[in-house]
Amino acid sequence: RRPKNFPPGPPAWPVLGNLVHLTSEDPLMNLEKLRQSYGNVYSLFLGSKPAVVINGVEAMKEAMVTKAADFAGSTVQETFVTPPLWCTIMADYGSTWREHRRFNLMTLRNFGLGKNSMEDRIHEELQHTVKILDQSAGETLSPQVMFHNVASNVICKILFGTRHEYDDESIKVMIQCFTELNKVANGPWAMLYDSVPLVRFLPLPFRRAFKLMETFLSFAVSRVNEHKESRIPGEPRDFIDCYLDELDKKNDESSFSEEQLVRQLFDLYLAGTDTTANTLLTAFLYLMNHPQIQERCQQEIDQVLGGKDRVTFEDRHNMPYMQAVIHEVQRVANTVPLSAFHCTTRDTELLGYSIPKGTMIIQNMISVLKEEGQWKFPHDFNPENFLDEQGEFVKPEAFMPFSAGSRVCLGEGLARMELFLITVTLLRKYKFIWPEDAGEPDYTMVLGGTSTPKLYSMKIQLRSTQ
Ligand code: HEM
Repeated sequence: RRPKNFPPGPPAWPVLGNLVHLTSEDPLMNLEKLRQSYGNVYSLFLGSKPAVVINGVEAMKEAMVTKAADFAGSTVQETFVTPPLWCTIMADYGSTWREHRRFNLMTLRNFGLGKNSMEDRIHEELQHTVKILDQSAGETLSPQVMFHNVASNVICKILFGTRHEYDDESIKVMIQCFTELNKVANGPWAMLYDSVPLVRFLPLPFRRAFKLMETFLSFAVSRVNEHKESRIPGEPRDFIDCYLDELDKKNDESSFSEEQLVRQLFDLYLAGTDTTANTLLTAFLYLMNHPQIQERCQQEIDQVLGGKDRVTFEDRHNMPYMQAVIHEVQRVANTVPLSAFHCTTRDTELLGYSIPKGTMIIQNMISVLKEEGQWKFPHDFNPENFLDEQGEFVKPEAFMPFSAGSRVCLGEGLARMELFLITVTLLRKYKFIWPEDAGEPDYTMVLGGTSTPKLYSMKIQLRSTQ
């Protein structure tokens, strides 16, 4: 039964509620059909749990920005609570989340300054990528593993102070672990586990998520133990050292602990790898199939960088077209399609509807990223969506792939820097060609916590200007 003045929605089935709407072949299409029937704020039942789905920029801004504190709670997804840990992405809106969010942001920011800056780290990693691409010049390559390695190494350097060769088996296992976990999250089995407690003891595929988490846990714990042996207090080399320094200062009220450290490592690694990698994969899928857009990027890059050794993040201010292309890629990629599930922290209202405390909140990101009336070309891949009449870069308010408000993506700054430096460096040096025998490109995404382009190959050619 829907409470009084609760957002409307479809009738719910016994036991399963409206789970079928979210676990079908095309859940995003289902959510869109429900939006057309019930409006921008509607409700579903996941099992017996009520959830409110938010669509469109108006409702999203009211919930995530204007009433941020009311909507910033988290429905700890129980699939991920059960052994061994749960993490900040799902952490509730309280002092532990607040203290750790502040610490994580400050630590990421500190690594962005000074000699060993974030920009240097990304460029260091790019040297390895370029080596792989140089070896493949004139040939065809499958970029999935490569882009995951790039993103994983950037975040590994920050967290653990190490990078891994692209054929390193231990890191392949880790990347596989995160890619799979991201598919399990928001997937049918995780939802069934969360919504229907009766099934939890059955040997169903959600058990795989526990195994994957244990794999990461033992990896992270052994990194923390190595750091405890080799660190010099007060001279942090990476995130783990910074956290251990913080633990040394710990007082009774502090929420910092070794268990929390492992949770933070999980969060940052999970959230920082698959998202960036899949956005890069989407970028090159579109660029290969829109060669005129790829060429226009390359003209701008050549003109702005001239004989300069390497691109800097500051250069983006002189590259409106490149900026527009990267933002357009993020818009169509819809990389985190349902954001992270939130819940209301108190009884509140949204667009006139009453929403009680503890209600699950689902942000339907595509409803904003492709909202009619917000974009010049909502349903096409067209960088003009981010350019004004003078060809200057503009960012419409409906561009919110990182969500918005107090829980906005913590890695947005890092992700934006990675996307820009990696795309520009690679486009400057190579031409990326859709292989002749590859058939028509398939732009449909494989859904999960992150959405992924289907596997594809790319032909690499050194550009004649290089
Ligand atoms: C293109 C890349 C990325 C996209 C599209 C993306 C998107 C998102 C989204 C939609 C959320 C949920 C916000 C909410 O709860 O409403 C999120 C949360 C988060 N992201 Fe990202 N992200 C990206 C890259 C990264 C990177 C590189 C990091 C690592 C530093 C990161 C770390 C996090 C963390 C820790 C959270 C949880 C924040 C919190 O609950 O306080 N993300 N991200």
